[in-house]
Parts: sequence; C-alpha cells; structure tokens
Amino acid sequence: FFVFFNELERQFSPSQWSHRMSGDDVIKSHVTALKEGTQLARGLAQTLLNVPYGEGEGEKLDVYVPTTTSLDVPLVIYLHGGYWQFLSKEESGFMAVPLVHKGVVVVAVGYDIAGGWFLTGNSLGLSLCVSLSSGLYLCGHSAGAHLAAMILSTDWSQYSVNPQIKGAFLVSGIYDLLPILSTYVNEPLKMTEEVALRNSPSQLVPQLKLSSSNCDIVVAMAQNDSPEFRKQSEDYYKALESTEGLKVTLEDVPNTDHFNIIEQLVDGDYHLTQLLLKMMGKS
Ligand SMILES: N[C@@H](CC(=O)c1ccccc1NC=O)C(=O)O
Repeated sequence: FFVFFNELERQFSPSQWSHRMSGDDVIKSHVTALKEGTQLARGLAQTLLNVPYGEGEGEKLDVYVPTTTSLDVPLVIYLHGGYWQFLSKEESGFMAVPLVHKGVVVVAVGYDIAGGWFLTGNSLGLSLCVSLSSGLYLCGHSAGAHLAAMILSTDWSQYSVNPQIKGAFLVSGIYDLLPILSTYVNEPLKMTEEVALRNSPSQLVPQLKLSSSNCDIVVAMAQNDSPEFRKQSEDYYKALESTEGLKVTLEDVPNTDHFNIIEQLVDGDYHLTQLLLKMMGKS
C-alpha cells in the first residue's frame, strides 16, 4: 500500500531515514534483531518473565538476572520504543546480553498503549521491587526515551517513594509532543493539545531538576535520525544542560540510524554499551 506523508510526517517516520535499507525492511530487520537478541538473553540469564506491575493486561515485566553473585548489583529498566503502539517486552531483553555478564540486572517493561501514559504512576511498584539493587538506571528508546524522561520528571513525593535514579540513557527520543499532534502518529493516540503539553518532558525541566538532581543523563541521537528527531534531542539536551547541578551529555552516535542505534546494545563492544557500563561502574 502507499501512503502520502507531508514533510512533518516524514520527519516523524524514522524508517524513512535509514541509509541501510528501505523503510519496510528496516522495521522488519529491527523487530527480528530485537527478538533474536531477547531470545539470546533468555538463554544466558536467569529470568523472571511476565511479572505484573499494574492492572493492565500488558503491564508486565521481564527480569533478567545475572548468574554471577555480587553485592554490587545495578539494575537497568528498559523502556521500548514504537510510538507507544508497537513492540513489546518480547523484543526488549536484548540489551541484557552484555549486561548480565557484568553482573547487572535488566528489567524489560511491557506497557499498554494507554497504560504508557500512566507508567510514571505504576512505576511506583517497580521502584519498590528494585529497592535492593545498588543503583537504579533507566534506558529508553524513541517513545521509550520519552517515557524515561517523564519518569525523571515525576514528582515522587505524591507517591511516597523516592526511587533515586542514578542514571538515564535517553536514546533517539521524543521530548516535545506538540509537533506530532497533527501527524499520523496521533491517529491512534488521539492526544489533545493539553495532554501533549502535560506529557512533554520539554515542559517539565524544572520538575526534573527537583526530582532527578543527582542523575547522570545521556541524551543520545543517531547520525541518521531525521533532522526533527535530532533537533528534539539537541533542544532537550540544551534545556537540561542549562540546568545547574545536572550531569548531562549529548551523544551523536556515528554510523547509526533510529533503529541500529539501539539494536547494537546487544553487543558488549558497542560505544553506548560501554558508556552505560562505565556509568554503572561496571566497565
Ligand atoms: N511509522 C514509523 C514506525 C515506527 O517507528 C516503528 C514501527 C515498528 C516498530 C518500531 C518502530 N519505531 C521505533 O522503535 C516509522 O516510519 O518508522
């Protein structure tokens, strides 16, 4: 089938910007790579699959536990991408492959399309279940980076918890939802302008400063992300950077597109894997 996109819609169609393959092929290959990586991780780690954390059918976690024993066990929560509509935790365990070897626990979060909006509230249970780890880290890709940024921007006092997130990897994320309102992305979401504003991390930087003042934040974007996606990362980075007390870095990852920038976390030698391990003191 054939769909006409205007320029703004093209900017928000990551598959149209890959230099490696056609749009359809890059998405197929993305799903395959993530699924294979997740299967590999399930063979390597001890797993706790389908742990419920909320009321919704899709609100379940997969936990990848290292087989090594150590007192220093950081925990990474991974939030998958796919415009809050596609992908699931069944494709989200791949990054555990190199991390479990280094004694890191990985939690892949499943979420419902509508549930995504309430994830910050529900991650209350999540933060309680990880309170025994030596440090909590977030990693999100695309729409998942948006969710991770929202978690960093949450006023936790309302939930009587203090998750103390030590670091966050925000990979090819969306931080300002206003421009997607008029695009195909919003067709299933049906966000109003009010909802888009309330859920835009770009509007919540003062709250992030209050809630996540000691957090190490890496804003990563792909060399071949669309100009609009790259601008979203650059603008969010600049907004965070001008905030005193935060440790924020912008990573422009060479030779990557919107998809392989995250797929390659299955590889221990990949630049972003190394950075994440370093952030956790595990390199
Ligand atoms: N229409 C979007 C679709 C998309 O972003 C996507 C589709 C399936 C699985 C993942 C996706 N995006 C990011 O993870 C695109 O053009 O790439």
